[in-house]
Amino acid sequence: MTGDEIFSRSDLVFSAEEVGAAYVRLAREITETLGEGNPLVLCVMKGAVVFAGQLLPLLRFPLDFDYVHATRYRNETVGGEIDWRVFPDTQMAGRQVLILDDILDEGHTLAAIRQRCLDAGATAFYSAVLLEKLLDKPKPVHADFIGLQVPDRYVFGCGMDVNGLWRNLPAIYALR
Ligand SMILES: O=P(O)(O)OC[C@H]1O[C@H](OP(=O)(O)OP(=O)(O)O)[C@H](O)[C@@H]1O
Ligand code: HPA
Repeated sequence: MTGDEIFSRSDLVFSAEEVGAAYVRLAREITETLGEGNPLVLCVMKGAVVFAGQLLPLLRFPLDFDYVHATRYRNETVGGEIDWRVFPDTQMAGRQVLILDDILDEGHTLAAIRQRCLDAGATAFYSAVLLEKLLDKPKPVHADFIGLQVPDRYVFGCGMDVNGLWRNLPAIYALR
């Protein structure tokens, strides 16, 4: 299927305005919890690039920024083993770490990143996700800050891809 065919067979789940309001609320909640802590903020590439780019300018407190590159879905719609591409060499010992990810789906990616950050000496681990997918099975990890909740459908836009495409859409769509 071409990108246009995929798009024409999808449903709008959250408009750009609804996503924008979620960024503002998340920034307020994160500031209340971490605003005094000089945290290390890590973007999970590639999917969280849009989320991080929109959220960071709304955080008006000092922070360090770096990124993790881990992928488990590659360009598929079903996850597999985690492929670690980059893990930051920024000092984590004694730091509060905040992970930014686009979606918490089955939770394996976030759980593995959490463990690696704690192993690297982070004193506290927080996570913010733009989306949490509602599944009828338990997850190995929870997110501290959640933008929006989506049903159990494959979603894309706002950084999330479908077959490698459409990360650039400003709203969130789901495959029909
Ligand atoms: O909760 P899980 O089931 O582990 O899935 C969530 C992860 O999957 C996606 O990454 P993906 O592997 O698609 O890589 P990408 O960010 O490069 O698209 C997403 O960005 C999360 O990191
Ligand atoms: O529903 C999804 N969409 C895009 N990327 C994802 N990674 C995990 N779940 C998803």
